Formats: sequence, C-alpha cells, structure tokens
Amino acid sequence: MTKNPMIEEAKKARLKAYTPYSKFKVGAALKTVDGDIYHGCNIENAAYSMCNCAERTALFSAYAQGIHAFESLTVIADTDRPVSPCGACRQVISELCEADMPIVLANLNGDTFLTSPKELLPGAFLSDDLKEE
Ligand SMILES: O=c1ccn([C@H]2C[C@H](O)[C@@H](CO)O2)c(=O)[nH]1
Ligand SMILES: [Zn+2]
Repeated sequence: MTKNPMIEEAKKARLKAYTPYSKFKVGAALKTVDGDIYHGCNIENAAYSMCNCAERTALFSAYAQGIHAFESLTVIADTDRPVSPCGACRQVISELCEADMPIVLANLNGDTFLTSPKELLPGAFLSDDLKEE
C-alpha cells in the first residue's frame, strides 16, 4: 500500500520529541497552503507544566516564521486509538486554524481518524467572544 506522505512526515517529527519524563513521543506535521511542512514534537521540562505538545509546537513554529495559512494537520503517537489532542491544543488549534481544516489523527498501527477544529472543540471560546457591545 502507498504511504501517506503527511503521516510519514509526522512520524519523522515524532522522532525529534524530547520526552525524558513521559517517554511518550508525539509528532505533528502541519502543511501550509503553499505546500510547505512544519514539524512539531512534544518538548518536556523538569517543571512538568511547561511541557509543550507536538500540535502546538508545529503551529507555533509556523507562526514564528510568519506563516498563518494552513491546509492540514497530521498528528501521530504510539497509541491504541489514533492519538487524541489534549484540551489545550484543541483550544489553540481552534484559534489558529480554519474551522473546517482537515486534521488527521493517527497511530503507529496504521489507524487514522479524520477530524477538524470545529469537531475537536465544538463551541470553542474565540476572539469574537471578547468583543464588547
Ligand atoms: O496529543 C497529544 C497528547 C499528548 N502530548 C504530549 C504531552 C506530554 O509531553 C506527553 C504526555 O502527555 O505527550 C502531545 O504532544 N500531544
Ligand atoms: Zn496538547
């Protein structure tokens, strides 16, 4: 079977994870509208609450290069079901990606699940909610 190139990119990103504490490696591959790919991996810290997930690393890496328009996000980990992004990432994804953008969740067994920001966090708190009357 032919390999999905974005899943292969997410696997490569996963190998860069810095996870001395959890030993749980996650990779993300974020495709821009221009076809470029930004890798993200989880980066942990001895101060555990400072750990950054793969999904946010990918989005923040792209933002740090001034890139704001994305086509898809693919996330992979060694999980039984396709990896499930945490609540913090769902919030950040909802703000930085179009509501309908394809998000592919995957695991190393070859299982995948296609979703989107609006499905991952229905009713997300967004910038419009901050507007005064
Ligand atoms: O979707 C997920 C879920 C978890 N993690 C990371 C955070 C932490 O480093 C480790 C264990 O929760 O996995 C991610 O990067 N993405
Ligand atoms: Zn997360």
